[in-house]
Amino acid sequence: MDLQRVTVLGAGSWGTTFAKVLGDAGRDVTIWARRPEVAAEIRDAGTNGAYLPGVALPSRITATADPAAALDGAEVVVLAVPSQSLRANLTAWRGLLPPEAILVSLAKGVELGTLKRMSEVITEIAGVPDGQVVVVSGPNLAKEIAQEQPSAAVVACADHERAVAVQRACFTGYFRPYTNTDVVGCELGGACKNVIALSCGMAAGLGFGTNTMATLITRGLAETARLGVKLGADPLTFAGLAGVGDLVATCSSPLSRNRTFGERLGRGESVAQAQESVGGQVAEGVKSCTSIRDLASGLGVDMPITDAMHRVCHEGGDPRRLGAELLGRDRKHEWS
Ligand SMILES: NC(=O)c1ccc[n+]([C@@H]2O[C@H](COP(=O)([O-])OP(=O)(O)OC[C@H]3O[C@@H](n4cnc5c(N)ncnc54)[C@H](O)[C@@H]3O)[C@@H](O)[C@H]2O)c1
Ligand SMILES: O=P(O)(O)OC[C@H](O)CO
Repeated sequence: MDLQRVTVLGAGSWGTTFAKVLGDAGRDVTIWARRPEVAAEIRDAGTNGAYLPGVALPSRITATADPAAALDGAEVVVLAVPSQSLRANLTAWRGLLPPEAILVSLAKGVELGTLKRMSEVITEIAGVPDGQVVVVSGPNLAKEIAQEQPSAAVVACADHERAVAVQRACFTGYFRPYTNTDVVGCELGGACKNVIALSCGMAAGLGFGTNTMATLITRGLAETARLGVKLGADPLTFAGLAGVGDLVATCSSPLSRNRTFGERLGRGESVAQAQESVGGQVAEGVKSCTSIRDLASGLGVDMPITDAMHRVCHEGGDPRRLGAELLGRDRKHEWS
């Protein structure tokens, strides 16, 4: 399967960066941008200054604000909009999707209300089988990849051949994709790490150091894996790029919007003030802490860090009390 014509729906940080990766891998890419002026800038100047200042996009990339024009003839459709708007966006685009196109999800979140993973939303709205949906996840901070700093990712699909085809389509000298068939594990790893990154940022904002950070990362991974295994994920996925890889990158990097958001809360800012720190961009963990908490509690899975993030982001919880609350829980075995 040689995939040449790719459409990327969403011209934010990661959509534009992944389009660059695809262009550098020799694909013909059309980006759909919500704002016509962003589409015009990408098309005419080869830049997207609002999201990726100073980055030159490959000449194989074009852009439009018209979804029908963007989707015409696409063999691969990459969905690069925020998790909580994916359903509404995809519903609007449903009739325009080429029936055979592989649908690739870049979004890292769990839908509020339905508690569905992004690939579940896509199969439901687009009416396609599981094997037509691919998830790309991993330690992929957009700005670093746009600068062509080396990194790797996972391309997960129930249909191994389609995963291989997408892997080939986005394989460049600076971006190394691996295949996997564990879609559940890859998606949960990506969604949950945003919530754990909020907690690491919060700890940094409170002035805590490396031991606290490592504790949150490790116990965050433990609660993510507990949820994943309950939902049928392969435990090994959490030791891979879409698990610990993405978790460490997001929890450690000042480029992460989720970590930055948490740090501002830790310094005593309100949720509204912290939102300003990420501008118009999305810190997915702020909403996903609620949907993941609801998903876990429905399954009887204990996720104390996620619970705590929900309390701070949505119930007026005080970050300064979190350490005592988390450490003061009942004593237990490390793996129970
Ligand atoms: N930025 C990264 O480093 C990175 C890396 C890996 C994965 N992701 C994930 O990819 C997804 C997209 O992230 P991003 O960084 O491109 O986000 P972003 O906020 O930079 O851009 C989102 C894009 O979606 C568009 N959009 C369309 N409908 C929208 C709506 N109703 N509300 C808001 N925006 C709408 C926006 O115009 C914008 O072009 C997220 O789930 C994120 O977690 C991001
Ligand atoms: O900026 P964040 O916090 O959305 O994180 C970006 C990516 O998901 C890291 O892989």
